[in-house]
Amino acid sequence: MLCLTGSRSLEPAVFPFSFLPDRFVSLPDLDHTVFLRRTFDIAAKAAEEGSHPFGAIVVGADGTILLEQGNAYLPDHDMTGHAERVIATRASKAYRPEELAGATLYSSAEPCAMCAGAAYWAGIGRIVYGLSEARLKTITGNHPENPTLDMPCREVLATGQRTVEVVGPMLEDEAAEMHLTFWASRA
Ligand SMILES: Nc1nc2[nH]cnc2c(=O)[nH]1
Repeated sequence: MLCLTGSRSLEPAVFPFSFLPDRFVSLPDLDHTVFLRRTFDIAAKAAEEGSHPFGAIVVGADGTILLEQGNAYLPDHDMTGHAERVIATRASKAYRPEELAGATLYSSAEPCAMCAGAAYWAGIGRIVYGLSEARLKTITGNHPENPTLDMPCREVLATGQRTVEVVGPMLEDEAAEMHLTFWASRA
């Protein structure tokens, strides 16, 4: 058993990746389109409230929506308030690693390098996204509120030491619609 110098011993659950190898984590067969469309609704609400049009949800292995999050640019003009980064932090605090290994992060747009990293560190097993970063970049250009990175999340995740399954782009034209109007009006 591993012990710290204090009185608290570390149970294996603290080290999920050492006892939950990829081959033991099976991800559920879910209807991605239903959950992605939910992220589009969340994204639209975030934009109505003055933030940016991005939304994310975390869905558990049994198909239950565990968390929802819109982009959190407002109220503080937080440029790191991406929906996926915030929800990954929340998920990591609220759920056990075993639960998150079987969970799916749905996002209206492809997670940027920061958000892919956050999902990785939270231990989320799968990412499903709508709009690709490459296409988002063609819409936002070098907008000061969204100078899109254009780094495929698969490339970020490929540098990690455990597998995160990635599905996307999916429903991409639908996902692009709100960005076309939003960023044009924000020019
Ligand atoms: N994927 C993604 N890109 C963003 N760019 C600015 N905000 C966001 C966000 O919440 N999600």
